[in-house]
Amino acid sequence: METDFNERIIIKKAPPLKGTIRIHGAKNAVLPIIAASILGQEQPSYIEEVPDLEDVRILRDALKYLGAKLSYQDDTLMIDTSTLTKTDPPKDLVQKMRASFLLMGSLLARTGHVRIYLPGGCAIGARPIDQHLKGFQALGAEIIETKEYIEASVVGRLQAATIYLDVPSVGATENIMMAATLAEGTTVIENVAQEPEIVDLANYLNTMGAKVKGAGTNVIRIEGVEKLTGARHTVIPDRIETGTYLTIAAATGSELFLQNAIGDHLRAVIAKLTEAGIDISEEDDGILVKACEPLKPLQIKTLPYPGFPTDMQAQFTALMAIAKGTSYITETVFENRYMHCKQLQKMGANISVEGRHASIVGGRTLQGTKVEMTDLRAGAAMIIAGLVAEGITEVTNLHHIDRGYVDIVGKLQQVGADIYRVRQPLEKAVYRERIQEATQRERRAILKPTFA
Ligand SMILES: CC(=O)N[C@H]1[C@@H](OP(=O)(O)OP(=O)(O)OC[C@H]2O[C@@H](n3ccc(=O)[nH]c3=O)[C@H](O)[C@@H]2O)O[C@H](CO)[C@@H](O)[C@@H]1O
Ligand SMILES: C=C(OP(=O)(O)O)C(=O)O
Repeated sequence: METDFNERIIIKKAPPLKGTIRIHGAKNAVLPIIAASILGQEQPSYIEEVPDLEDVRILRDALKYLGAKLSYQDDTLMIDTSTLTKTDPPKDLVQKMRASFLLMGSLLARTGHVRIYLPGGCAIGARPIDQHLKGFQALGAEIIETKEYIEASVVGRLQAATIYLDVPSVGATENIMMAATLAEGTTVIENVAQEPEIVDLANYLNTMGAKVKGAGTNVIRIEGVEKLTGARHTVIPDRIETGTYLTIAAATGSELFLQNAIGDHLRAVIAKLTEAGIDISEEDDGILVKACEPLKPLQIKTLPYPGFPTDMQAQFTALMAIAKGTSYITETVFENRYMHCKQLQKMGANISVEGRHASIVGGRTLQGTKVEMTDLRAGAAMIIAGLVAEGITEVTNLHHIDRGYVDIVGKLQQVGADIYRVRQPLEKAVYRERIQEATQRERRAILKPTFA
């Protein structure tokens, strides 16, 4: 179901939340995996734990257009790419999201040709694609670049090369890794990204018959093979969804169990929350977070993995707005990732941004008002702020949050939050009435926590 642009999320200050939230499969792992399925010439792939997200639907539609057969049931996506007929993903789909560009490596390697429009997505920075193109050229592709699209072709197979990435780009690492699986010879990619999503992609590729070694370190070696086939794979849990709920628990003084969450993928985030005074324990099947201490201020610098993830910066900005004392954030990955600060300021947060640096004088009481989601993680920050603000917060531009969180409103309702998704803007008095009614109804429905 597509986002309705008239929809709003209405949030009332949350009581301490309690219960279990199930973490879905990772958006940033499943998108490259769906793109990689194109490499399988025979047998369908069965991808398990596929989240029902807008970005996933867009990529599924792109694959359908290219001639693949897909079906989706109970979080398992079947993709049969043996029937592929086209190599030019449609402009409107590609321009809706960044990860669509990951179709380039797999289409080029599988068919010897691709024509792809420049990708869209969140406006968090210029997001060049020079490292992707450098990699494809090194593998022997002829590249034509226009203002609108890129066309790449190769006669016969791609040829292995040694490629040094100037920045450890997640997307470039994935795109080049996919292309190199079918190249002739052994490709070495140096200074690669080391995110868990890279390891998940390498595991899927290896199950398809590829020979990828070193994923998770800063050098990846790929011995090219002649053919890959579809495979079964389970996507890793979403570490950013997990981090977001950890932050929500910290902000609202809550006790939550995040089922499926993997602490090892979140070392930097857990370290910072612990430093802020939050109690986090890692269990076999998830993470238990208990927040009761007053929050301490933090210093955060976003970095490529295993550093603090840029995708958690906005949520922590909201958290630091209520921690007593002054916090400092340096955003080193994307040059335009402070758009949420203006929205938080509207709610009374004391934040100053200068270039890559933000300082947050915390301890203010936030006030609910009308704010918008300016990008995906900014959307999560608005929800966090709304859950701690006095009064009612109304959030618009929900298409951003639908890209990356499965039913965030429903999951929060289940643990006791007063949060609703409504279609039309409502008069203030009507909001109050409806929220009051819904609060009583929802309170009766709060799930019993599954831990003592
Ligand atoms: C779908 C997906 O997985 N998205 C994630 C991925 O995005 P994405 O793969 O787009 O991010 P990159 O790792 O490529 O970008 C990191 C930095 O490298 C720069 N760069 C990148 C490519 C290039 O050719 N040249 C270049 O200069 C970018 O402008 C940015 O400053 O990693 C980001 C960084 O962790 C996350 O925020 C995104 O959630
Ligand atoms: C920036 C993000 O995603 P994308 O790269 O898909 O825009 C994100 O997940 O926070």
